[in-house]
Amino acid sequence: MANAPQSLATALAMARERLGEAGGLEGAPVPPIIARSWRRCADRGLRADRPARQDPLSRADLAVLRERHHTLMHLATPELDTLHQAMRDLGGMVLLTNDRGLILDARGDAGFVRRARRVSLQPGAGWGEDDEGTNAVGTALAERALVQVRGAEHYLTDNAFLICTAMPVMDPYGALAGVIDLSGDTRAARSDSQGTSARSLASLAVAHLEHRWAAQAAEGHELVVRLHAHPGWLGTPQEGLLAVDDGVVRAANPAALALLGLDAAAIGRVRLESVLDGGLARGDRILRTADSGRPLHARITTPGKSRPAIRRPAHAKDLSPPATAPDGMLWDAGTRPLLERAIRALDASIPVLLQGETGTGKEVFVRAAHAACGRAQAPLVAVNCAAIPEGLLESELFGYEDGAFTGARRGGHRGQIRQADGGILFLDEIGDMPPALQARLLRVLQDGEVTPVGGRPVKVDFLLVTATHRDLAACVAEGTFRADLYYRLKHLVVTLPPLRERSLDGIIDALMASFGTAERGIRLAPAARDRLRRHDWPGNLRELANLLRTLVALSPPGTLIAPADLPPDLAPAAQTGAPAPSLKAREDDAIRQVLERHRGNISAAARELGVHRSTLHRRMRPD
Ligand SMILES: Nc1ncnc2c1ncn2[C@@H]1O[C@H](COP(=O)(O)OP(=O)(O)OP(=O)(O)O)[C@@H](O)[C@H]1O
Repeated sequence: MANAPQSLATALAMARERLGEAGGLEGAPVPPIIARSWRRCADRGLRADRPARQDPLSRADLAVLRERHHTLMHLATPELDTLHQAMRDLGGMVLLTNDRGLILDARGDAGFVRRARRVSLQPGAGWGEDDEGTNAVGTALAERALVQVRGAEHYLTDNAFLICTAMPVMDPYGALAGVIDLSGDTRAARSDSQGTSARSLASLAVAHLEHRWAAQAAEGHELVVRLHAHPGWLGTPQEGLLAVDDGVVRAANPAALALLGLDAAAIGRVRLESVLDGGLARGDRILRTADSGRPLHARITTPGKSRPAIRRPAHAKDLSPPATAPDGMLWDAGTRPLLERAIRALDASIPVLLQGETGTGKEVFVRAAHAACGRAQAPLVAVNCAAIPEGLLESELFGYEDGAFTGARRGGHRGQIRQADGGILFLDEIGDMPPALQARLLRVLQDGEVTPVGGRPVKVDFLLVTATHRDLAACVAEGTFRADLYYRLKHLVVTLPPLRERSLDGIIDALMASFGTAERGIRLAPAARDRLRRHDWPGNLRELANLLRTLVALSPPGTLIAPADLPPDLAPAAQTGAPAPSLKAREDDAIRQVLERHRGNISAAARELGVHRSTLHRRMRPD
């Protein structure tokens, strides 16, 4: 006798066959969101019997992809860690994908992870609807909503053993960033309540992540506005959070947009006072939504002014992504093969020595190589040898026992070498390591054990990656660096080229794109590009990335960045005939265009430009 799930599966399969017929899905047990997805798949000509198997990205490509989505991956770590544990207990797994459904990370119950691989539910595989038909990831992206897809609701028959729940993640600028998905086996999902829990878990996790992202984005803005219908929820991840400059909403979590009835396109355009009545003075107060007068509790702070400067100790150059890490192209034809070689070396436990001028991306390189190598799940511990005084560096690296010296921390300190056990120890600026410590490090490498100050030797197993901007061979010749240590470090030497030796155009375009220029219609005038080309970039990628990031952040939507916008200390402007138009002239031009588009409607034009009506009136008066 067919049991209930089988008969449901049969009913679903029959319903899907009727897709092509008029009113084909009427009366079928198919939720509307699934029915819409089936139609999209059928319209694309996707066949249900197509194998779900696909070729995932190579390890190097996956590393590039992960680098590109660095911010998302970094911010999602707490949620992935928590959901990982939950899903392991439930016999399933948690996935993080990018905005196209490419899986960046997948973890959970080992048995299920293996079964999932058979249908390529694994890092580097694409689970958009185009790739895999109706599935939680792809359908959540298409519908921009929480989606659960159970068993035979999957379009491809191969995937019918899955039950998956996915929730899209929005970044604080209103763009779709990716998806968190919880997947399991229908046979293991014991009751309906498991599906309900998965929905709650996924939406809660995403709310936390989006809130954290918005809070990070809000740093340094003039005002941070926290909103909720109930005062007790202010300060929790469920609150709405907006960053405001010059009265315009610059960043917001989806919870804030929902409370104010705004859509994502409002970010960067809408003035908060046009949607929320009651003023934006600091403090706690009740404000009302402009459309319905609904009361909202608000907490308004001015972090941009009052926030104390956050100082990190000089040596705490942590390898978590610099908030500045660009999300775009990281590897081109010049550097990509270097990365691939380094990954292969790490997988073969061969030490890597990175050389390159400051800002060429040595640290970013190490992070990417670690993420793609077999030790990705093991720690990557970074120590900057130039930033720590000699006395401290010794105990920092090698650790010490309780009471080893006056002022030693209670309970001792394991030391970074032991922290890296099983993983990678990244010693940056190794050329600056004092001779006495070079000797101790050499001993650790020879003996495979480390002796903490005042303690006994402990076995360690780590892989050493080093970097320096110095010419180590020359340091050896001068006698400032030990030759025997040098030969232990230089198994694979990777030299990252300075920017002036790389082809700039592709790098500029990729960096600009990673800063969101396409979405905001910001372009670089050919003359400005020309000046960038002629600069010789002593600060390398760091200097270029910082410059472009600042330019893009300061440009209103639709800007054509001109040579006059570039810092005066860059290469001088080419001698062309006509002088570049001034910033004001270009702004006037932009204002004129927007006004024309809105047929002179000042309110509409002011909204699009993100300025107050009075500003626009003022700008329209003759000088
Ligand atoms: N592959 C890359 N693609 C795009 N931007 C990059 C890349 N590598 C580095 N950058 C940019 O340059 C900045 C500096 O990179 P990183 O800190 O890795 O350089 P470094 O060589 O370690 O510098 P230093 O020797 O001064 O410590 C990064 O924060 C990032 O903005």
